Amino acid sequence: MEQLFSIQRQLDNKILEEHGLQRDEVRTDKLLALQVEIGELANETRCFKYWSRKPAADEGVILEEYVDGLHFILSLGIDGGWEKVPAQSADKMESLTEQFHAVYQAVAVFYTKQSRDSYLTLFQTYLKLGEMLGYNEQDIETAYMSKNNINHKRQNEGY
Ligand SMILES: O=c1ccn([C@H]2C[C@H](O)[C@@H](COP(=O)(O)O)O2)c(=O)[nH]1
Repeated sequence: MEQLFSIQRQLDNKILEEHGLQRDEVRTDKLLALQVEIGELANETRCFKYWSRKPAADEGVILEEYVDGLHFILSLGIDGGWEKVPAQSADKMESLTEQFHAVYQAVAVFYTKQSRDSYLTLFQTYLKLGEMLGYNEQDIETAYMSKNNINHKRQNEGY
């Protein structure tokens, strides 16, 4: 997981440079971007759609949404200088829906008080969500690398 921070830093720096921005001025946008990605992820799992019989999206689609959120979480860690994250994950809630609420709660706490502690809670709650979705660390790293390459390409193509 730790090497992902340096890979993320390279992508962030490229994006900032492309768009003529400084790391500090995009923090609040980045936090909103994370909230949006978490919503997109929840939407693909359909875990809260008690009114619908339609099944969840394919695993690959869900995993791609998951690693979009991970990009922003890694990036927030770089912003704060918290690039060493203990591997353990947070408590597991009793359902996916509850776990999504726990992640949103962790984002809200982090928004109000951006500290190493609140960052670790956010990171670990998000890792637990990944575990509950059925992904192991290898799945996540592979999917992260693949999306990271796409993000680089998009910047090169003037996204
Ligand atoms: O500073 C940034 C801004 C964006 N992204 C990545 C994270 C997501 O993978 C992707 C989101 O882009 P959309 O596909 O939602 O446009 O961009 C970063 O890694 N760092």
